[in-house]
Amino acid sequence: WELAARSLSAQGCLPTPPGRTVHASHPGGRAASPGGEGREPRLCPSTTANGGGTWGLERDQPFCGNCRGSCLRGPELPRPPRPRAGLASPRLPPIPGGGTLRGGEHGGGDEPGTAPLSCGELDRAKLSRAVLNRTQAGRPQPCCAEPSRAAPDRGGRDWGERDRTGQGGANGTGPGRAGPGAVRGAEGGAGAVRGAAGAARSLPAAGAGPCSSAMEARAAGPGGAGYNEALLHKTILVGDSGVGKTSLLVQFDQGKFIPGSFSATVGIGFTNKVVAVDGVKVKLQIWDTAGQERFRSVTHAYYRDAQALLLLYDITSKMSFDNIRAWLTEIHEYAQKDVVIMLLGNKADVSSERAVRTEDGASLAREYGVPFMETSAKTGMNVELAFLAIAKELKQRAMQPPDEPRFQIHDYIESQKKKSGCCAFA
Ligand SMILES: Nc1nc2c(ncn2[C@@H]2O[C@H](COP(=O)(O)OP(=O)(O)OP(=O)(O)O)[C@@H](O)[C@H]2O)c(=O)[nH]1
Repeated sequence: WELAARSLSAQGCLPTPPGRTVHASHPGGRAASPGGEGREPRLCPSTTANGGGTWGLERDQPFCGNCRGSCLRGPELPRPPRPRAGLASPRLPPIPGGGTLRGGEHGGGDEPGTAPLSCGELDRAKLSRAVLNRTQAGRPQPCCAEPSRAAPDRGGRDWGERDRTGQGGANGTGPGRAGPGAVRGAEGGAGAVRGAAGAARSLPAAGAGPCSSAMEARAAGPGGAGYNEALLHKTILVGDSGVGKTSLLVQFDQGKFIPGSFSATVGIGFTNKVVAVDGVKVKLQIWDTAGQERFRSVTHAYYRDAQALLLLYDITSKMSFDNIRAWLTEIHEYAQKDVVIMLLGNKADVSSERAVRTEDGASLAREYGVPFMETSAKTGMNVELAFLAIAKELKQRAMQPPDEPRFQIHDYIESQKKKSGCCAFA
């Protein structure tokens, strides 16, 4: 008993004046614990002036009748949250532009060099992201089969949703209809996304296995790495709704074209793709944006962090081509100064409905000093070339010694077009 008393005293369980003994009959005090019955109970530090408490021994262990022993054991530490199966980490996905979407808000600065999230992380994180959260667009697509094994090299897929009410073809939703200021003021970011609630479904592109890119990244080298983390580049697809941004990405990622009725992208989604450039693995994180004007303020946030931008128009839609100037104005306003821009005239396979001549596309590109080519997400024409040229340019920027001659993306594209004999369209 004496030993226990000394130990309790040392732990500060005796707030009463030294030497004062508080008995079980102390006003407000409770009876000592059964084990301490008959012993000398004393006040516990958590006892209030008009409260009371006792401590004693219970089964030879110090016991405090007031606070049930916490005064003897020290303060209760909050329990660490129990990790839930399948969740590698509670991190949220970084968004380009230096923020993390939490509950619809853009957070502070993006961590430089933040490791890409695993599919499992994305699966959870996307529930917290404003774009998807606020649309209430249905359940996120299942991702990796083994989500809990996070690896920094893992790709991921965090597709946006598709609006069932989407209109077919390029429909004049380009930025030409309202200046960027008007868009910013009127659309109201995530609020605009909320307007799409309930009218969305998952992107059908998951047919080839939802994480093929992630698997590719893992397979890219021993330990799943295989690419230099410094060579992770963010590329964004922009352009009017219906010009074929999603189709182009699906063609590049999965090598297929999904025909059928068009449903517009809601919000934004991305996929990772590791490509080999001169024997070096470069990872492209490609963001597919919604072309509809109501999502414009959401997608603006993603421009800032992009190293490359593929700007698409539809060769069968004059309006989508006319809107390119306004798109370029927006890009110059929101994107980094040295962002790599490439102009693509998509749907080149539909020559019977052509509304924009190849020369017009080329001359507009010349005017803005950006590379240009016509593509077809349907046939795959120039799709890989477009992304590879971007990857090559970005890799050269990241790795090329300053004394070596600069990589010329225009020349590269022209030479590759000639090599592949693809010039029927471009
Ligand atoms: N023939 C042909 N059709 C295409 C091509 N690319 C896309 N399409 C069709 O055009 C429609 C719109 O394509 P999407 O890829 O959904 O367009 P988007 O630019 O992603 O549209 P938003 O998500 O609204 O921004 C779909 O019906 C596609 O099948 C192409 O190269 N050739």
